[in-house]
Amino acid sequence: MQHNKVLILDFGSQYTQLIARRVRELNIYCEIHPFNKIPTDPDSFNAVILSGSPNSVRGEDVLHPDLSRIRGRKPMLAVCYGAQYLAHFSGGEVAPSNTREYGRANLSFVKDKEAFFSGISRGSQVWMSHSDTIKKLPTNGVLLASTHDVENAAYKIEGESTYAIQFHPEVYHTTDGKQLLENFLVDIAGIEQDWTPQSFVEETVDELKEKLGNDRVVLGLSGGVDSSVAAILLHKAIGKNLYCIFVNNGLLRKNEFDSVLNQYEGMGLNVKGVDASARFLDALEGISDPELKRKAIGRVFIEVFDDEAHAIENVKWLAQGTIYPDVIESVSATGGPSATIKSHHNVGGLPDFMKLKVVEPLKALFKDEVRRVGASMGMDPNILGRHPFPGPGLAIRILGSLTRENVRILQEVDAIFISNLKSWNLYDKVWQAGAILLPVNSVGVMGDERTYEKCVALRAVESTDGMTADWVNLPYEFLQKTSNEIINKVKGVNRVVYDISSKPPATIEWE
Ligand SMILES: Nc1ncnc2c1ncn2[C@@H]1O[C@H](COP(=O)(O)OP(=O)(O)OP(=O)(O)O)[C@@H](O)[C@H]1O
Ligand SMILES: O=c1[nH]c(=O)c2[nH+]cn([C@@H]3O[C@H](COP(=O)(O)O)[C@@H](O)[C@H]3O)c2[nH]1
Ligand SMILES: NC(=O)CC[C@H](N)C(=O)O
Ligand SMILES: [Mg+2]
Repeated sequence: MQHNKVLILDFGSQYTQLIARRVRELNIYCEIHPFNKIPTDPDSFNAVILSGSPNSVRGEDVLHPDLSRIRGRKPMLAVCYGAQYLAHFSGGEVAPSNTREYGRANLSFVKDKEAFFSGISRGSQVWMSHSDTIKKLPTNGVLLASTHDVENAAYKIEGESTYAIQFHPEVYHTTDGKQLLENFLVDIAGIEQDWTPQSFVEETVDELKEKLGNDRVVLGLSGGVDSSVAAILLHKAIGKNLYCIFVNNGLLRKNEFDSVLNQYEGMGLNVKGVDASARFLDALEGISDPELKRKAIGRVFIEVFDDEAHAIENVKWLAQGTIYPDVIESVSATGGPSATIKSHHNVGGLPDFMKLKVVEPLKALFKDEVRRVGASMGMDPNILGRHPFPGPGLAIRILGSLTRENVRILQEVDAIFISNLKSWNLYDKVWQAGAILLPVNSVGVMGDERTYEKCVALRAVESTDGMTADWVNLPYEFLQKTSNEIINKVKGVNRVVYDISSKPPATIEWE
């Protein structure tokens, strides 16, 4: 089935992916493409959204999309930089704002009887994030809305289905943002809301069949949600040609290697457990820099996969459960100008020597979307409900250089924390939780004796997609009991603290 498709042109905004989320929440399929790689066939999409950008239309680094085949022919919504771009280069004027405008604003004027603003009235809260401002509308521009500080907060172009807004409809704090997108996509562009988890499964399986044919595929299976859902999708498409490899990198949770292998029994998948812990731990010896650790782990993962791939005759593809946020935070999603935060172990391509092509069926989905896709295939809620766990595992939760002893200590601490969350019925209320071993010794007193031992931090966050997160207000009694149990049972730890930082400005993992 051919879906309606929305094209999102990325100019490097941190929010581009959020636009995609919002569109998909409306059950409309969309794809993000770099601003300078517009698909050549305009009939392959039904509407276009231009994202914001860190760049300025007035600067030397102005980003110029070639809109000649689209403008006036496809419904277009230009956000922030996009709105400034259309103004600046089509007869309007953009200038620096007197004051930078970030955050909350309210619409002080909304033009009557405009389909674009249907259901949205004066006073509605919008979120701004810009330092340039549109001084004069472009040729044929019609003012649609203003805020107290920004006169040209929204406009359309007479005679075209082109709309532009200075504020960000995609962020949570623009209260009617979703309504606005719906007005544009459904009422103005006439797009059907037919993109659902079921349709994603059907289409992805068809695409995978076509792409992979009779080829053999090796998949990195981690026990986590993403790779498990990817495995089931691939299994539906190519059955016995799928070879799953679960690597023990020595950095898993306590007993996780065995329990994950057990969990996959009975699912019809062909899973091989590979114990490579010594290789990983040796490679990490003496490394304390977070990025170097991640790079070392990524390298060993590749070596192990390469070895395993050689053991399967004629294998052509490596499949991974990579999802969208992995990509966004490692490298800019589209090769655009957004910043690298952390190098996720599974992103960045394969070295030439591997000769395997990569297939990542979930690369465009957010975590909650992956869970819905898994549920629509009838997967076990216990797998789908698992907290995310990073591929580099406990290595990025042991600050500084790690030793086998430190890994063991953290495994014990983590096991107590997680099992208590489960027994207190808190596990499903928390998006992700874990413990961090700090490179700090402090003085304590146990049984009248002085101790000088390690400190662990507990972290539990709520989130929907890992892109932003807040710490969870766990009950004091729970923290009290857990802290006590950790210090009493885990030799080498005499202090427990609770991490109360949100993301941003912190991140979920400490490294
Ligand atoms: N121990 C492992 N063995 C094999 N492959 C792995 C392992 N750890 C990670 N991977 C690969 O790296 C990908 C990314 O890991 P990541 O932790 O982001 O996802 P996940 O483990 O599938 O899901 P979750 O985020 O829920 O933990 C996995 O989907 C998988 O393909
Ligand atoms: O597979 C992964 N490989 C990695 O290298 C990696 N680093 C972070 N994470 C997970 O991503 C989410 C966001 O983490 P941060 O806020 O720490 O960036 C959280 O869920 C993290 O656990 C990783 N997952
Ligand atoms: N969020 C944006 O798109 C900002 C656009 C432009 N860089 C400005 O500061 O005005
Ligand atoms: Mg994982």
